[in-house]
Order: sequence, then C-alpha cells, then structure tokens
Amino acid sequence: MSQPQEENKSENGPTTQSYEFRQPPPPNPQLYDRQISTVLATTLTPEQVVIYEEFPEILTKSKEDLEDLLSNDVCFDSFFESIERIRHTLAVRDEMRVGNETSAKETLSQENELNQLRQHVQEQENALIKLNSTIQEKLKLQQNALQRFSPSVLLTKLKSGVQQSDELSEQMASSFLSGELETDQFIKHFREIRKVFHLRNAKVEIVKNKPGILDDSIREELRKLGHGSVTFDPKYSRGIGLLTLQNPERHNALSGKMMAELSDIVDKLENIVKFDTNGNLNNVNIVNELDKENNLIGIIVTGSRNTFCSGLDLSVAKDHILTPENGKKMSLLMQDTLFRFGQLPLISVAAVEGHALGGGAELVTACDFRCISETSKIRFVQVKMSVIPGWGGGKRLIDIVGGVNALKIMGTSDPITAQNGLELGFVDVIAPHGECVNRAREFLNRYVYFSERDERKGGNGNDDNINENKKINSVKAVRGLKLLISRTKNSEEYKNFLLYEHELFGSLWGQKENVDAVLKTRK
Ligand SMILES: CC[C@H](C(=O)O)C(=O)SCCNC(=O)CCNC(=O)[C@H](O)C(C)(C)COP(=O)(O)OP(=O)(O)OC[C@H]1O[C@@H](n2cnc3c(N)ncnc32)[C@H](O)[C@@H]1OP(=O)(O)O
Repeated sequence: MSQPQEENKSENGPTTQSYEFRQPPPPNPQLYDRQISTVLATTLTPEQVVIYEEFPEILTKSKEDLEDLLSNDVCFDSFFESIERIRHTLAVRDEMRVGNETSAKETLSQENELNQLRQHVQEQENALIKLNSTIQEKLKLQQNALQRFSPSVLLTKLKSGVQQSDELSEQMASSFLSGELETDQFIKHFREIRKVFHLRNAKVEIVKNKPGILDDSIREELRKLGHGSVTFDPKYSRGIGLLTLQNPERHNALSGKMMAELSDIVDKLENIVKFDTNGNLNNVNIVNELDKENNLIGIIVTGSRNTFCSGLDLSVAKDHILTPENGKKMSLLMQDTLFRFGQLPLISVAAVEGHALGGGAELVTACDFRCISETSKIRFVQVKMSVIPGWGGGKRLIDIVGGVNALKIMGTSDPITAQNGLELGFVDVIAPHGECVNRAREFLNRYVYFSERDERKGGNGNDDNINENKKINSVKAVRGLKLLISRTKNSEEYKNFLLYEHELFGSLWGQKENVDAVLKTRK
C-alpha cells in the first residue's frame, strides 16, 4: 500500500505548502480482478459499476453484510473509514483543516498590526497632503516676494533712492542758505547724503547697462522723435477702454513719440492688479490713474480715420533710426512694450480698419482677439524691408497660426483678409467697413456682462442692446482668467524666443539692403 508522502511540516505543525494535492493510493489489486468486472458489467448499471470500481472493498461483503451496513450508520461509517483510500483522504482533510486554522489564527494575530499600519499610512498621507499645501503656499509667497525684487522693480527703487538723496541734499542746501542749519552740521550731513547719492547713481548706471533690463533712457530718446500720439479712453464703454493710434497723415505709422506714449499707457495699466502678501488677487484698494472705477476688463486697440497702422514711421526711421544700434533700441522698446501689453490682466481686441502693415501687423498680433473689416489688409512687409519682425510679432504670429502658415504669411507678405483670416484662425470677428470698434465692443461685452441671454436662448452674445443695469461679471475673476492665460507667455523660454527674434532683427536692420528699402519707401 503506498504511504502518504512525508509531510514537510514546520515546527508549528503542517504548513499550507504540505497540502499540495496528492493523488489517493490506487484501488487494492488483490480485492479486484478482471473477472469480477466482467460479471458486474453484465448485471449492474453504469453508475453502480463506477462505485464498485472505485471501492472494490465492497465486493468482499456478503449481501447480509451490505444490508447491515445500509441499516446501521455506525457500521457504515466505520467500514467506510477503514478503506485505505478514504483513510488517506480523511487524513489529508484533517491536516488541511489544521493548516487552515493555523493560517487563520496567524492572520487574525496580525490584524491589529495591519490596522495600525493602515492607520499609520493614512496619517502619513494626511501629513503629506498638508505639507504639500504648505509648500504650495510658500512657493506662492516666494514668487510674490521675488516679483517685488524683479530687476525692473529694483531698478525703479534704486532710481527713486537716487531721487530721494538728490531732493534731500537740495533741501539741506536750501536750509543752510536760509540760515536754518549751522555750517559744520551742513558740511557733515551734506557730504554723507551726497556720498549716498553718488553710490546709488553709480549702481543705477551699472544695472542700466546690464543686458535684458530695459531702462527708460531708450524710451526717452525715442520720445523726441516724430509726431502723432497714442490716446487711451478708459471709459469708452463699461469695463472697456479704447486705445487709439493718432497719426492719420501717415496712416497712423508709429513715430518714436508714439512708441513712448504707448509704453507709458502700458506702465499705467500694469498696476491695475496687485497681489496681497498672501498671494491673493487683491485689487480692491488700488486707485489706478486710468481706471478709477476699478472695473476695466477689456481694451480695444484701433487707429484713427479708418485705418489701423502702417508700421514704423519711415520718415522718423530715415532721419533717426537707420543704424543697427538705433534699430535695436527701437526693437527693444517695442518688444518690451508689446510683451507687457500682452501680460496686462485685460482682454484685448484689435479693431482693424484699412491697413495694418509691418509693425502695424505685429501690433495686431499683440492682442488676444482680432476684429477686421471686410476690406482690411494685414501684411507682414518686413521681408520687403530686408528684415524680419522686430516687435515680437514673428513669435506671436507663429503661436496664432502655426509655423508653416506664419512662414507663408511673413515670407510672401501676402495679406491676411476677411476671406482667409477666419480660416487661418487669425481673425475672430469680421465687421462691415467702419464698424470694427463697435463690433469689438459687442465682442467684449460678453466678458463684461453675465449673459443670461446666452444661458436662456443660446444667443451669440453679440447683443449691443446691453442695458447698464444688466448683471456684470466679476471683474477680479475675468482679470484672473487673463492673468492665467498670459502666464503661458511669460516663461524664460518664451522670453528667450523674443530675444532671439530681436537679435535676428538687429543683425538685419541698418544693413545696406534694409537702408535702401527704407529710403526707397520714403523719397
Ligand atoms: C519693425 C519695423 C517694421 C518693419 O521693419 O517692417 C515696419 O513697420 S517698417 C514700415 C512698414 N510699412 C510700410 O512699408 C508702409 C508704407 N506705406 C504704404 O504702403 C502706403 O502708404 C499705404 C498702403 C499705407 C497707404 O497707401 P496710400 O496710397 O493710400 O497712401 P500714400 O502711400 O500716399 O500715403 C499717404 C501718406 O502717408 C505716408 N505714409 C504711409 N505709410 C507710412 C509710414 N509707414 N511711415 C511714414 N509715412 C507713411 C505716405 O508717405 C504719404 O505721405 P506723403 O507725405 O503724402 O508722402
């Protein structure tokens, strides 16, 4: 008779490994031979044959014995359990039961430890979430703190320190001259103050010449060049300001004076929003010079006399901005101005009547949206001037229409019109001639007013019959949205791209081909 395999028991009794299923020993050959199976097969049903084949021990019983077994459960169980195969199976079953009990006890004994571990993991996770939120808050505070120490802010503070020292020494001199101050006191303090003035002034000169920090000197130099003006009406419509290029005799070409005035307006609009020390969008306590009602959320940019802008004023360029150095200064100022314009928390729409050429086309790309008339023409003519865009319009055009379309538009100087502008994704609204500013206002009203009409009737929102008591959108929320979007255009990579465009422009402007082109255009 085959013995059950030797159990590989552990010192704690049978392990679950010892329960690999083992086949029970084969039927006992002595109890069963071929003749019996033939007899059985002729007298029994197939089911009965199976029983006899599985348990041939039954064959050793007489009919009376079998009747006894069937009538007496105790005898039946004892006979059944005396069968080798059954004994073996019962033994395996008992071993497995013992093993299961042991495993169950082992598992239960670890339940407390498991619950403690689970609780510890939960506590760690909560602590991690808390730490993460603290880190986010600290990062926001750090960002706002760093913003206060940006190069341009430090330069401005340094300059105001120079001015304060200068004013203080002036006051001291007049006090001395009026006899209010003793000579030795005056000499002692005046010398100290002038020393601080000169130290601060020297630092301003060092910082000013550091690349990438645009100081006012370029703006002030260009301010002296040419005519025209740039005006801003902060109350053009509720929550919407109107910025207008005014140089109609030259199709609103941008002179140096106008570039400086455009930059001034951007300066004034920049502090329309401030973050409080907790990094919250806090503009309730700021009285902005241009937005006294503190409700501006949109700005329309347009040109006077039904034309937009024919780019750089070539009369000014011919006389003052033909050298590479001056071309770079002009490019730096306009890139800086249009970059900061794009960062304003205001939704901007270019209302383009007539022509937008060269730098005028670049100005159009600096707006978030574009409304053009059925007859407008927007042309990047820079390549005809033997240069590339110098006001940041190349990068912005690529972002709006994609690289391939941008290459076609800038390489061929083909006009963007009402016909192809929508398809290019460059134009958002097409207006009848002379109606661009009105349609731009209607477009922006959807951001100014809470358009229940859109909610109710699926209107297109271009509803000019907005009445003043209509519910208005949260100014801070809409400004917050624009801050979010413009953040995507404020990365180091984005700024480096603009710098690259500026450098490429600077390598072309003022070269013979470019000078000839400018002089040819302006006889
Ligand atoms: C980064 C700089 C950027 C670049 O490099 O590309 C530039 O922006 S460079 C300038 C690119 N702009 C141009 O080349 C536009 C040149 N002007 C024209 O194509 C036409 O003047 C046009 C289409 C704007 C209007 O044509 P139209 O026939 O209707 O009128 P006129 O040409 O007779 O012009 C009327 C009057 O305006 C003067 N004008 C027009 N554009 C400029 C300009 N950009 N700078 C200076 N002056 C301009 C034009 O000289 C006429 O004045 P007048 O005294 O009667 O000669």
